[in-house]
Amino acid sequence: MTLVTSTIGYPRIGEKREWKKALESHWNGEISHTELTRQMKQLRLSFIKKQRDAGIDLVPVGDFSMYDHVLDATILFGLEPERFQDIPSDKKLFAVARGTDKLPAAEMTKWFNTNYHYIVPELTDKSKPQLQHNNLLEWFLEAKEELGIHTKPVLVGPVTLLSLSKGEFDRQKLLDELLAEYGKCLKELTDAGATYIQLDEPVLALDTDEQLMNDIRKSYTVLKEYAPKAFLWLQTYFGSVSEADHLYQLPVNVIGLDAVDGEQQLLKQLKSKHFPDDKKLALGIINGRNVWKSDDERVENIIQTVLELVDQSNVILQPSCSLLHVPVSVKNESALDLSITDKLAFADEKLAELKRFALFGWSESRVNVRKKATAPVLNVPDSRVPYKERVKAQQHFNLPLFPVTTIGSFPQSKELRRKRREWKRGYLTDDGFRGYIKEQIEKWIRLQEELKLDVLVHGEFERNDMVEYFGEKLEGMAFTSNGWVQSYGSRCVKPPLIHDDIWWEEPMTVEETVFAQSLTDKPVKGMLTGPVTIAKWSFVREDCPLGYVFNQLAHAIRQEVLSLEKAGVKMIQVDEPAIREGLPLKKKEQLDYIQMAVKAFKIATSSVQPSTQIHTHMCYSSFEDSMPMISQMDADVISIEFSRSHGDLLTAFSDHAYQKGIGPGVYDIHSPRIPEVEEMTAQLHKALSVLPAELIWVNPDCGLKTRSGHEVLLALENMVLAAEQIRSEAMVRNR
Ligand code: MET
Ligand SMILES: [Zn+2]
Repeated sequence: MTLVTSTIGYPRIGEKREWKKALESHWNGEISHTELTRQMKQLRLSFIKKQRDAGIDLVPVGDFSMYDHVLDATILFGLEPERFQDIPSDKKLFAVARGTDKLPAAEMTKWFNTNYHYIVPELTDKSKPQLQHNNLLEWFLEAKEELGIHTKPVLVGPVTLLSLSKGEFDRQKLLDELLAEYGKCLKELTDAGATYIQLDEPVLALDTDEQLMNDIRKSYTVLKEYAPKAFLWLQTYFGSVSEADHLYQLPVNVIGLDAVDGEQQLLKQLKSKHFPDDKKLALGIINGRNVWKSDDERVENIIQTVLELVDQSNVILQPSCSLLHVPVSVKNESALDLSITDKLAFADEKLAELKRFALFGWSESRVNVRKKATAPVLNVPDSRVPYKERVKAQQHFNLPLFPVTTIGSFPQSKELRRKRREWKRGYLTDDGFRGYIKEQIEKWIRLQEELKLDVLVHGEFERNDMVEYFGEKLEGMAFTSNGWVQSYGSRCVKPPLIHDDIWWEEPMTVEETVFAQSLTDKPVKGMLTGPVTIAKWSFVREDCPLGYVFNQLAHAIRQEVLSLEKAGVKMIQVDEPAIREGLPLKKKEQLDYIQMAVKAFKIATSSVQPSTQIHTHMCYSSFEDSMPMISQMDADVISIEFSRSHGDLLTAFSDHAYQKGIGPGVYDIHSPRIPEVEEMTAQLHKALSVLPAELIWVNPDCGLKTRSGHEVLLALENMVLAAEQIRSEAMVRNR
């Protein structure tokens, strides 16, 4: 017996990142738009064919994009920001996504809790949806004509599109207008022979309120009227739907639900309320966002349970979400240890798994259930003596009011990157590379002293990336050669794999830090990446709870913290830039996460003496809602992105009366512009309006590795001037 199989989306970057290369050579002017279009079409068709060859019954079109599928939908309905409306249609997509010499690009942001970034639609009261050239129709016909494959058109759903938009607009009015245009689009598709049409509504995995459910109800009722022949497929992912049974009454033919993230909730719902006999259930059974083979036992159990509740002819098997979030194929990982590749399933391997599960006969081929991890149960301190006592014990630093420091990294010059490449390829010896790094450290320690910074850093020159560096040194983590995943536009990232128990083997940062400290009397901060950030920016194992992974990493970082302390390093910064982005989408799941994350940070940092100062750093998110978590982490000092994020953080400081050292970033490091002294004193005045002077540190928003040496020196010079000015103002006040 066989179940029908489907995919929600497939990676667009290609096995060898052909997609990225095509785009970038077009942007560089090496290939024309016509040539780009030709190459894109080839890729698009090859992905459809590959999926069909793998035995997938319902293969999507519309998941492929030249940039971002949310932007595609925005443009399909003529909703790009007004400033782009006169740009010719063949240039529009990239103009909105990347900006032009005159027009700033549209904003982008993370797609739910993934690391994929979409272009944020900007709507106003003047926005008027109007169906443009129907690409979706073109792709549907193209697949039929060129490959003889009847595909399933896929589009971001109307409610999700509006919910992800920013700007002031009349939501109900716009929804009504948008539905009419969606209706036209769907009708053109069914007129051309399309049957299933998938509309993605991942907003349903967030905390949903009545308004949102009403919008969903209205949308799908109306869409069915506009396009009566369409087999509507309402697709959700990234978690359970709080009231799945509300969807049962909609006039849709398929409901696609995530059976990985939110598995328990889904099974409970299916047991408590009969799934309608006139609909199909697309069961997202294989994890579309992680890289491991499925646990056969788990998948089989779910399928079995579901088949007891839903008629077999109504069950479709698919991944839990688009495969966009995983690399393409394990086939290209010959450098990895077999014991690791054995456990991996990227997009192509997931297609094969899907087919295998759909064919029933199962159990013979059961994949060995991997060994389960045990969380270390070592009894280690996870809290320190009270902050007040630590402050006393830390007087030895003799810091001035408003101490000035940086976040850790200094510019990574072309020469540095070249040396690192040569070293990795074996053209430069270990000693040669180490010697070069030491020269850089020495140079920048001198520069920091000349600039009169109060707390120095070694500069992180030895690190290419703040997670990779530690991942390479810790046991239990591995790196792929081709495991690329799209992050935004043509930019791809290659997250490490946490494939086994994590162990600290030997000091990872002591040599560089101690060397830097030996060159100066000022304190040098040791720099580590925190456990939560390492986990969040990697693919984590699935055969144990996330909390175990956090704990194992925390123990490893703890050992590094202790080695630094033992070697005489008295200030240690444990960066957690990703801590906020790991927060679950649903409120009720957030508390658990916060507890886990805080605990991991505390395990990593609480074993030191009261006289050792623990710093942390956060960026990349807005932290208005995170003050309680930040205080629980109990770091002596936090540096936090502030200059880009607006007044709200101020309210958060004052509401929570933050009572430990804090350095709200005084300038944005993403821009090459040199900040004026006045801008930075203004930032400091803002901070002073809600925080006592004794707590405030002066630092940039984030690390400086992407800036040029020249920019950094000028910016820091001004930053020190700003601090001096604020200090003298404080002295006048105290007189
Ligand atoms: N210490 C790191 C740096 O300065 C922190 C970066 S946060 C993304 O680069
Ligand atoms: Zn940062």
